[in-house]
Amino acid sequence: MRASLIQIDVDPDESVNSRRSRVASLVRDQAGSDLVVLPELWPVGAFAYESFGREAEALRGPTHDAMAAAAHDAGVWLHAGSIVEREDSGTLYNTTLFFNPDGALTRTYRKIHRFGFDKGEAAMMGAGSELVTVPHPSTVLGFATCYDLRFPELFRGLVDAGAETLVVSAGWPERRRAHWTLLAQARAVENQAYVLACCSAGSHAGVPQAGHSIVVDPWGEVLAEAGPGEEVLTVEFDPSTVATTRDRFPALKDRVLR
Ligand SMILES: O=C(O)CCC(=O)C(=O)O
Repeated sequence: MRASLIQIDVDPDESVNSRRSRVASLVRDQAGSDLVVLPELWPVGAFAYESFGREAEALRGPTHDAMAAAAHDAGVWLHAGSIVEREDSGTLYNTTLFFNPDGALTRTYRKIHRFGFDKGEAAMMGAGSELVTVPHPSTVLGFATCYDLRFPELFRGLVDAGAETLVVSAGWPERRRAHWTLLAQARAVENQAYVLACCSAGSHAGVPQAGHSIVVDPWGEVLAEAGPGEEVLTVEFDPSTVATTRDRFPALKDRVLR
């Protein structure tokens, strides 16, 4: 299975519309990949709180339309990071869009753990409540967004629901990059699953982004890691390694507390 993580530089000097077109073209370039993954809130910037209200979109808004067309043209499964979704009631959510190779929106995931304590996203957005796993022809995907990475029970819930490949979309800050790498490896080791963790690059709203998107195998080995800037991180991996790892070292079967 080939996965391509597109580590987008979310530059505040680039308009949201031109970033959408640029990212659509980067997705089209990934034809032949089995899965393409984008970062959290790449249209607006994960920390650009003052723009959330202005740039909020309906589920089937401009980012949906651009990504649906790009997934279709490239013929790829696309985890399109997340958007600021405005629901009919007016509530905002940090929502992942997932497309099949026909360009159809097949699943969404609303971020469960909102970041900011009593400020920022935590104050401005509603919380998701549903764990999301998605069948892919080669594996079962489980979704998480950024701050979710700190909550192991979410990932264990995804594994209990059948996930073998954990996809994390993020706008993680550079100043806590060590946590990003450590937690991505921990989630892979403890769940004996692949972790595909795609972060943004650049700096917006005064918050430099970590970059360093990372792919970790079920034994905790880092298969690929990006640098700090915009890049496409492409990795080939064998999803059947999840079953062999769980079979040969059956720690998940020894769980006592559930
Ligand atoms: O947990 C962290 O250190 C970063 C989380 C974050 O930036 C987010 O969820 O947007």
